[in-house]
Amino acid sequence: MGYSGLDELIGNSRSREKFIENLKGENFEFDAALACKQFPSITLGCFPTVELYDGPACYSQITESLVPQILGGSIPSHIDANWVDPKCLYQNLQSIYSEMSNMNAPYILEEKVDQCFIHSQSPDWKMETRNALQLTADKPCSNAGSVTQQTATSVAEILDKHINCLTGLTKRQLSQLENCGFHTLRKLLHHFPRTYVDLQNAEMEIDDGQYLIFVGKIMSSRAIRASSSFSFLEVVVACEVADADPNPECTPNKLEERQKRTIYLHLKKFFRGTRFTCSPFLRSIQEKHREGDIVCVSGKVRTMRGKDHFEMREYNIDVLKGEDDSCVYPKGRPYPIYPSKKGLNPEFLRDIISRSLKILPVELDPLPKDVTQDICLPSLSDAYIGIHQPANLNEADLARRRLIFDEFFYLQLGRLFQMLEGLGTKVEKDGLLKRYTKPELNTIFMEEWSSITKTFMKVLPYTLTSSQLRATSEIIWDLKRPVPMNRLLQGDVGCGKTVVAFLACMEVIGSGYQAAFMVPTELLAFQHYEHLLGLLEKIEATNEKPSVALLTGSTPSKQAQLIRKGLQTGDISMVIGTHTLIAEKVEFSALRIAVVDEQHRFGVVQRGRFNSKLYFNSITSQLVSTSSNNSAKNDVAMAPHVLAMSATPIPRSLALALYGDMSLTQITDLPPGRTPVKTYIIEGNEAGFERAYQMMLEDLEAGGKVYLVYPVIEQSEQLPQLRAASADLETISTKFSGYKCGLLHGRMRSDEKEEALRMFRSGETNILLSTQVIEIGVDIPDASMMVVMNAERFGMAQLHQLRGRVGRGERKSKCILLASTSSSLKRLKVLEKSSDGFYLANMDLVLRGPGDLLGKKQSGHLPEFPVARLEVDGNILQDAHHAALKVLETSHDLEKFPDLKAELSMRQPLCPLGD
Ligand SMILES: Nc1ncnc2c1ncn2[C@@H]1O[C@H](COP(=O)(O)OP(=O)(O)OP(=O)(O)O)[C@@H](O)[C@H]1O
Repeated sequence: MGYSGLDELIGNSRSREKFIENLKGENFEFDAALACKQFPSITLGCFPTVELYDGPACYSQITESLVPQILGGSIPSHIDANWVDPKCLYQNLQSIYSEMSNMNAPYILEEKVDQCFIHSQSPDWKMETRNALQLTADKPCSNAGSVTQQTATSVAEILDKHINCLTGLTKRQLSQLENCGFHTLRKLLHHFPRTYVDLQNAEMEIDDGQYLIFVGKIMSSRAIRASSSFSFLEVVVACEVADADPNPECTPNKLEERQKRTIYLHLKKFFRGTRFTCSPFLRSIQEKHREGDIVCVSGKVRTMRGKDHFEMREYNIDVLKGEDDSCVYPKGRPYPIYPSKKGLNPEFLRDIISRSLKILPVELDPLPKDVTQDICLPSLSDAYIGIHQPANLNEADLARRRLIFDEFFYLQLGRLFQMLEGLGTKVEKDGLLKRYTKPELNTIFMEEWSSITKTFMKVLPYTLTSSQLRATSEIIWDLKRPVPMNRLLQGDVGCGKTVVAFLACMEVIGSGYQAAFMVPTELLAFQHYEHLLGLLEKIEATNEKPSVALLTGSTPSKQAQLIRKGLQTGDISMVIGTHTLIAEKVEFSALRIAVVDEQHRFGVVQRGRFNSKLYFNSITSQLVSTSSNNSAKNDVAMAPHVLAMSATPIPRSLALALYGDMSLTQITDLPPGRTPVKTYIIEGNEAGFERAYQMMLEDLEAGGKVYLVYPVIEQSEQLPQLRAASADLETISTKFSGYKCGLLHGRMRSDEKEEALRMFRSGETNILLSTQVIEIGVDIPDASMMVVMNAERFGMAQLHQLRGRVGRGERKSKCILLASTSSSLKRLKVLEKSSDGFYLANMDLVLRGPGDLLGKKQSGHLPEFPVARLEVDGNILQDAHHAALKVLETSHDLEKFPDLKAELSMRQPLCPLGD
C-alpha cells in the first residue's frame, strides 16, 4: 500500500530500536502535554459550525425553527441559513460506500426481531415518530403561574420501565442488554452517541496533526511479524473526500459539484514482545478488521510521503456496516457513533435505542414547562430524539444542552433541597435561598481577617485589584465556616491568583492551622516558595512569620524527613510542594487548607487524597499555641478546605464547583498597567524566521528577555519538520552572539532547571530556549517576548497559557507564533485577535468542529456529567442554578412538584470528591 519497506511503514528511516525507544518516551513531553490539555479536534464534513455559545438568543432562534419542524412536519420558510437541509446531504455519496446511500428516504423502524424495515415513502420520519408518541401521550400540560408543575406522565413510570417493555426482543438479546447494564429505558436512552459522523467526509481539510474523523471502506488488514519480538498491524481504509469549496464566499458550490478524491488512511499499531509475534495472535488482530466493512475512523492524521496517504497511530475505529448488513441510515442525518458496549453489535444498539424513542410519550417532562421555556430548551422527549436521531447538528446540540441542563439542575436541586431540609423554619429557609440568590453577601470584610493576613497584605509590593480582594473575601468567608470548602479560583493567565491563595493560607495559619500548597511541577513549587519567602521576609514581627517548607521529590531524604516531622508536630505551618504532599507518610498536625494549583494536571483522586488528611478542630499549631492556650477543645475530625486554582476551566474542576455551595470564584480583571501581548502569526519559512529573529534582536537590544519555545527537546528523524530546543541552542547562540542563551526542558535535573530559570530571571541569560515546561505558572515579570516554534503543534489553550508567560509586568510584550504549515495559520489567527482565555477555549471548539460534541471523558473516578463540557457549558450551569432556586423558592419541600421530587430521588447522587 505505497510503502517501500518497513522503515517507511513505521514512518521514517531510523532503525526500529530507535523508533521503539521513541515510542517509549522521547517525545513524551510533547505528546503527554497535548493529550492532557486537548480535546480531540474532530472536523465534521460539511456540517455548519454549531453555534454553541450564542446564549438564549441562539436557542430561541433554533427552537423557533425546530419546534414547527418537529411538530408540523415541514421546514419553515424563515429557517436559519445555518440549518442543514437533510435533502442536500448524501445525494452524491459515491462508489466506496454507495451501499450506504442507496435508499432515498428516511426510515422508520418496525418492531421486528433483529430486523430494520424501511418505509421509503415516509415523508418525515420524525413526524411519524411523533405521531407514534402521540398515541401513547397522556395528560395534557398546564402552564400557569411563575413556576408550576405540569402534569406529565411520571418520568419514572416510563423511563424506569424494564427493557422487556420493548416488544420483540429475544431472550438472548434481553440478556445481552442486561449484561451491558441496559436494564431500563433510561439506561438505554442515556447511552449517548460519542460523536456524529458525516458519511460523506465532505469539505475535509486535512491538516497535519489534526484530529479528524472519516468514513471509509477497509481495503486491507495486515498483521506482520517484523522480527522475533516486533510486529505491527496495518489497516488501510479508503475514504472519499470532497474538497473544500474554493469560493465559499461567492456562490457556494453544491457538494455534489465539488471535486472528490480518494485518500488512504494507514492505521498502524505496533506490538513489542515475543508473545505478540506468534501466528495465532497476528491472525486474530488481522481478522478483527474485515475487508469491505464500512468504518468510521477518528484520530490524529499525519501526512505520509505518498500523496493522499495519511497515517494514524492512535485511532478509534467503529464498524458502521459490515458488507452483509442490511440496515441503512436515513440520508442527510448525522450518523451517531455510540461508545462500544461489551461487544454489543452497534447496529443492534442503534436499532434498540430507536425503538425506545418510539415509545416515549410527548409529555414526559418532570421539569415545569416555564423553566424550560425561560431558557428556550426543548422538552425531554425532544431532547432524547434530538440526541439520538438528530436531523442536523444544531438539533443535536440543542438536545445536548437540555440534557446538560438536567444534569446540573438535579445536582443543584438535590444539594439545595438537602440544605433546606436541614433547616427548621421557613424564615431560615428563605434566608438560605436568598444568600444563594445574592452571592455578594457571602464575603468577609477585611476588618475581620486575621492579623497575619492583614500584615501579609501590607507587605505586598502592590495593591490588590478589586477582583482579587473580592476573591479573597469570598474564600475567607468559606474558611470561617465549619463545612469543608471546595472552591475553584479561576482567572486568566497572569491575573494574580497566587497571591489570593497565599492570603487564604495566611488566614488559616493565623487561626492556628496549617496550609499545604500543591503545584504540578518542582519548578513551580520552587518559584512559589521563593516568592513567598521573599514576601515574608518583609514582615518585621517575628511572631507573625509562619514557618514555610518546600517539599518535592528532589528534596534530599534527610531534609524531607525533617520537614515531615515538622508538619506532624505543627512546627511547620505551611508547606509548598508537588504531589509528594499527598503521600501517605506526609502527616499534618492540623491541615486546614490545601491549595491545588493548576489542578487539571492532578487527577481528581489525587486531589481527593487531601480529604483523608483530617484534622481535629481543637488542635492548634505552635504559632498560636501561646496566645490561645485555652481554645475550646472540640475534637471533631474535619477534612481540609480545598482551593483549586486554574486558568483554564475544565469539566472536572467546574464539576467540583457544584459540590461546594456555589464555590466558583473568578478573578475577572488584570493587575493595572498590563498591556495585551501583541501577537504575530508568521509562516515558518525562511523569510518568516528572519523576520522573527529581527524582532528578537530589537527586543534584546531594548533590554528585553526572550523565551523560545519548542515542541520537542531533541531533533527527531521521525518528525524532521519539528524544531528542537537542544538542537537549536548552538544555532541561536551563534545567531545572537552578543547575548547569553539558556536551556530548559523536562529531562533536566530539578536543580538544573531551577538554575536555568534563576539565570533567566536575574538577567544572566537573555534568551531561554525551552519546551513547554514553562507553560504553567512560570512568572518572570520582565520577560518581554516569546517565539513559539512549530506553533501548530500546540493547542489553542496551550498557546494561550504559553503566551501568558510574557506581559506579566508593565513592559510591552510580544509573542510570535511560527507555523510550519500554511493551513494552520487560520486557526492560529484567532490568537492574534483575542487574549481572552474563555473566548479562546470556545473558539478552539468551534474551529475544530463539534465532532466530539458529547465530550471526551478524562480519566479518573469522578462520576462525569455524561454530556457536559463544562469549560464551555458554564452558562447552562448558571441557568440550572437559578432554575433550581426558583423552584425551591416556590416550594421548599417540592410538594408542589411531585414529578420533580420523584425524579430527584431516582437520580443517583454524585459521590463526593475522589470516591
Ligand atoms: N494586584 C497586583 N498588582 C500588580 N501585580 C500583581 C498583582 N497581583 C499579582 N501581581 C503580579 O502579577 C504576576 C502574575 O501573578 P500570578 O503568578 O499570581 O498569576 P497567576 O494568575 O497565577 O497566573 P498563571 O495562571 O499564569 O500562573 C506576578 O508577578 C505577581 O506578582
